[in-house]
Amino acid sequence: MKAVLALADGRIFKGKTFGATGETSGEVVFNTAMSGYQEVLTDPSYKGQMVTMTYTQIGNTGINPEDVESGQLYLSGFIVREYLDCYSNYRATMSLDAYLKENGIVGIQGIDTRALTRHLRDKGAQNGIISTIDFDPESLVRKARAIPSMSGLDLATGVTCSAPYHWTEGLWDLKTGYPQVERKDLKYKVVAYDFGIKLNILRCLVSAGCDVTVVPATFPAESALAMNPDGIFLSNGPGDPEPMKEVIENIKKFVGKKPIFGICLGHQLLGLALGGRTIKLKFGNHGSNLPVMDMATRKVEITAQNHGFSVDILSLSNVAGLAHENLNDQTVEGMAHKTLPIFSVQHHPEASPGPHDSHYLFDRFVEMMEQHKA
Ligand SMILES: NC(=O)CC[C@H](N)C(=O)O
Repeated sequence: MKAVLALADGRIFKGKTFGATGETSGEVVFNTAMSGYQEVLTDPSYKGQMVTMTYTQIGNTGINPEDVESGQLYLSGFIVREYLDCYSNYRATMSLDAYLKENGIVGIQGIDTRALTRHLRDKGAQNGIISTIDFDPESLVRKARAIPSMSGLDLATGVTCSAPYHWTEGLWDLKTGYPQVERKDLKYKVVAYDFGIKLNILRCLVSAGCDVTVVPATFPAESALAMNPDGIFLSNGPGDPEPMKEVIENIKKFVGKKPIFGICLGHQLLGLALGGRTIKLKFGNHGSNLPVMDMATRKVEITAQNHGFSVDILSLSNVAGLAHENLNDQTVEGMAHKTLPIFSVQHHPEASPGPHDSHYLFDRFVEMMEQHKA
C-alpha cells in the first residue's frame, strides 16, 4: 500500500506503508545508529518526532521483550529505506512491522533516506507528515505547516511517572539477564527526576551502587531533600527545556545542597537552573557513533546522542565550564560547575543503543557523592 512523507518546506517522498496505517506528524529527525531500532522506538525523548534511520536495512533482528527503554513507543512515525520482515535473533518474539501495528505507529519504507537525511542536514530538522490516506501534496504540505514547532513545547511533564517508585534492576548480562539488586547492597541514595527517563540510565545507576527513587518531573524539591539523598539525578526527556519553568525553579533548590548529575534534557534544565540559556540546533545529533572529548582527560569517547537543543556555555561563563565537547560540530557535550559537585552531559552515557565508552560517568557521580558525604 502507498504511503507519502511530506515535509513542511514542500519536499515529498513517496514510499510504501509498514506498521500502522493512517496519518501522523511530527518533527522529522535522522538517526545514524546502525543497530538498536527497538531502543530508539521506546526512547521517550522522541515524543513528537518522526525518526528516519540512516542505516538502510531495518527489521532484521525483530523485536524482543527485553530491549525496551520504557513501557511504550513514544515517537510519532518511523521512516526507513528497506524494511525486512524476515527477522533472526535468538531473543526475538515478533517482527518490527507487527510491533508498530500493535502500538499504532505509522511507518513508511522504500524512500531514499539518504536524500531525506541530506535534505534535513542542509535545510534543518523540520515538521513533516506521513499519510497512507491523503496523497495530495498540497494538502499534506499545508497540514505539515500547521504542526506546532518543537521550540517552546514542554513535552517532558506529559511523559513523567505519576508517583515515586524504587528501582533495583541492574545492567543486563549475557549469562544472567537483568539482575535484581538488594537495596541493602546499594550504598548511595539517589533521587532521580523522571522527565521521560530511559530504563538503562536506572540500570546504570543501580550497577554503580545507587539506591534509586524515581520521582515525577514536578516532585517538590523540599520533599526530595526530606528523603536526605546523597545525590540528585536529572533525566533525559522530550521537547524544549525552556518552557519547563516549575521544574527549573525546583532544580535551583538543590544547587549548593546536593551533588547533581544530569543527562541530556536534565543537562539542559540544569544549565537553565544555573542561569544559562539553551538554543535549538539546526538538526541536532541523533545516533550512537558521535565522538566526544572529555576536556579533563583529553580522552575521546564514542557516544550515543539524541538531542535537538543545546546549552550555550558562554551564558554560564561565571558558573560552569565546558567539560565535554562534540568533535563533529563543536557543540557543548558536558559542563561542570566551577565550585560545586554538579556536572552534566548532553550525550547518553547509558548508551542503549550505543557503545559503553561513557559508562564511567556514573562512577564519577558516585565518587562525587562519596566525597560530599566525607
Ligand atoms: N534525549 C533528550 O533528553 C533530548 C533533550 C531535548 N528534548 C532535546 O531534543 O535536545
